[in-house]
Amino acid sequence: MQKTDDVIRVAFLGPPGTFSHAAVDRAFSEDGRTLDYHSVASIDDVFLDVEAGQSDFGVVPVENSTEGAVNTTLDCLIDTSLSIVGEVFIPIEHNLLLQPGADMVDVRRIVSHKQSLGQCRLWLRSHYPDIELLDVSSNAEAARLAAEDPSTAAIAGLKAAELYGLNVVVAGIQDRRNNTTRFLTLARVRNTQPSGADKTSIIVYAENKPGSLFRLLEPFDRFQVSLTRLETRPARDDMWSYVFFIDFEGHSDDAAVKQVFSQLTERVVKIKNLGSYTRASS
Ligand SMILES: O=C(O)C(=O)C[C@]1(C(=O)O)C=C[C@@H](O)C=C1
Repeated sequence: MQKTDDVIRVAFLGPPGTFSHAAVDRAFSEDGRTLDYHSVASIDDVFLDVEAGQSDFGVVPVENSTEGAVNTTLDCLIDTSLSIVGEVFIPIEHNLLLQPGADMVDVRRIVSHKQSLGQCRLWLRSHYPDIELLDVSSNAEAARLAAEDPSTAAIAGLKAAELYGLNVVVAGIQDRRNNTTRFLTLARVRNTQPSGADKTSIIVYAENKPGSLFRLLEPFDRFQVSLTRLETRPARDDMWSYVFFIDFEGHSDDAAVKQVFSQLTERVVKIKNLGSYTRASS
């Protein structure tokens, strides 16, 4: 597609038909510019593609209401130079999919993204306790594989069933009815304009000593800034040290948020500001 100002290129975990693909549509539904979809093979590749300037934006899953954090995304956020410029919530409904004419009694394996297998764990254990489960790069990739092999069933969304010509054998097999994934939009340029209903994401590197988590959370209480999420990941360069992913309400230009930042700077080893963006409703 020709590159003009009215066309934006957006990278996402492909192939077409993933929930990430649906998240791109939702994230840019009011943008007005034409989307040039750029499907890539992994979440790491979404980051690389935008960092290299191949795409203007990237959309990645970051947390799921059933399975929790998407660790690959958190690890990429530690290293990236990109900023978070938006978020969207997508309801995730999983289906068991099979080639038309194929029979479930002949199925030898069920394939999907490991997040999706996790979101259907109880259903799989009660319906197919002995079947081979194989995790692949995305659930649209799982649908593509099932379309090539009658002994493979896929777990994926309706869009993937439609795109790869599969039948829905069982619908709605996720363990929790309100299964929802939160996706982030990434860009090379930071959002600077507060919308009035914003969220900010930071990564904090704290010292591994008594009271350090208390000390880093105390300013949020003092300046009445509401946390929406706190997640921990191992710091890769120091065994048994941790980094904290903190999301909170407000924009980094807000007075209360500035006060939190100035307190935190004195209390922690390092803060990485990932960006402020308009809060989405779940
Ligand atoms: O495989 C997909 O459809 C994806 O977009 C990946 C992904 C994820 O990594 O969380 C996205 C949403 C669902 O939670 C399951 C899988």
